[in-house]
Amino acid sequence: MRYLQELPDADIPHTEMPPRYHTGRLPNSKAGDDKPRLLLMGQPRSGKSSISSVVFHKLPPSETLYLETTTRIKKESMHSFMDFQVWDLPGHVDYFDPSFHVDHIFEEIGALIWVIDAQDEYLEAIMQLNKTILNLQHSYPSINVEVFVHKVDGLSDDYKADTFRDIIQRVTDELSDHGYENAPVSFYQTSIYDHSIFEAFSKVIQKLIPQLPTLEALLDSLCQSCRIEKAYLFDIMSKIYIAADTSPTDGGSYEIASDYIDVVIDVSEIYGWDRTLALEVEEEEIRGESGCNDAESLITMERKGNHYLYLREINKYLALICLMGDDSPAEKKAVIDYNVGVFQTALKQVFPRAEREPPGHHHRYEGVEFGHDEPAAVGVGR
Ligand SMILES: Nc1nc2c(ncn2[C@@H]2O[C@H](COP(=O)(O)OP(=O)(O)OP(=O)(O)O)[C@@H](O)[C@H]2O)c(=O)[nH]1
Repeated sequence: MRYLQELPDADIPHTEMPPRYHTGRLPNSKAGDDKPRLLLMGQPRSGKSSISSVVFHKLPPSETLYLETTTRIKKESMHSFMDFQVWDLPGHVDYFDPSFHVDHIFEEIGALIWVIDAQDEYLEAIMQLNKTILNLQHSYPSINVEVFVHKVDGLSDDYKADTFRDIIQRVTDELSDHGYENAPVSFYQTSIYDHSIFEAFSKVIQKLIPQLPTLEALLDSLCQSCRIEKAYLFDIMSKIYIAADTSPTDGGSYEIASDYIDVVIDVSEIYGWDRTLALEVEEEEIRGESGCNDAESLITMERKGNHYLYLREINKYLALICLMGDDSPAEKKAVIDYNVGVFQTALKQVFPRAEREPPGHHHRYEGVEFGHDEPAAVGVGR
């Protein structure tokens, strides 16, 4: 952790460190099944099933018009950089009815996503949301409540901003009237017709990744050493980004990066190869040695508008996308390649796939050093 903490002897830990990487086990998780659970709740027709179909099944948004009303809890398991479950709860059930086993639903969850239809009358939805928060606050205080002010695509900019403000105000006022100040509630404006739903989901998931600060620090260092404007670490299949560097964004960069992921997915559908075969080989190897196998890597440099884009597949699930400004032209690619390699090595130490590890096998994070712009520092000539 040398460059992160500047401890003189942090390179080689004196004692064996317990594993610090994410096991998926959350503070309120009792089963310890390594699968953080996200609940989708809200009024009937607010858009819950549409959100999970678009984000996790790549359903074209216009086809959600034909989705049927959910009548039972729909559970989806996602297998990706970390395994998690998404539960879509029918909107018409009162979950705090005494006949209902609330523990069964709430005891394992990491985040509750409450969907409010911004195109509809929302007072009832806010009342239900607040009732739920107040009911949960005693038994499960560590649940993050994430409010998606949804379907904002149909609203004018002014009306959208007013509605958003009004909903935040009403929720927080009502909670503080009940003596609950500073409730852990966050708000997002979302729509399935643009990138906003993916961006909001990314932020929800990031809160469940304990190593996020380390990932951000690594990305910050990478950006600094290669003069990258913005770097994202993407989960390729879901287009969720699990971390980004901490520099302020101009809003459009997520969109550019995620469009680029679409291109990669399309191209790999045509030219890609079956990863399941590779998986078996990889698991064999993991039994014998450490770490995940290197992924097939794709490196590319392309001019798009004002930016150069750089993409590299980091492992089977994750890709790094960097947006570069004008002062980091394509000739610097060798330095960037080198540093991204360093980043990849560091990531393996911080974020191995925990469930693939043989028991008792601990990774140690031993510190990494990025190369700098001067060719001498990284041993590459011009
Ligand atoms: N304009 C717009 N419509 C949306 C959006 N998201 C969902 N919808 C529409 O909202 C309607 C209801 O969506 P569902 O996903 O079935 O709603 P639900 O919350 O799962 O409903 P229940 O299953 O009854 O609880 C569908 O016709 C969707 O096409 C959005 O972002 N914008």
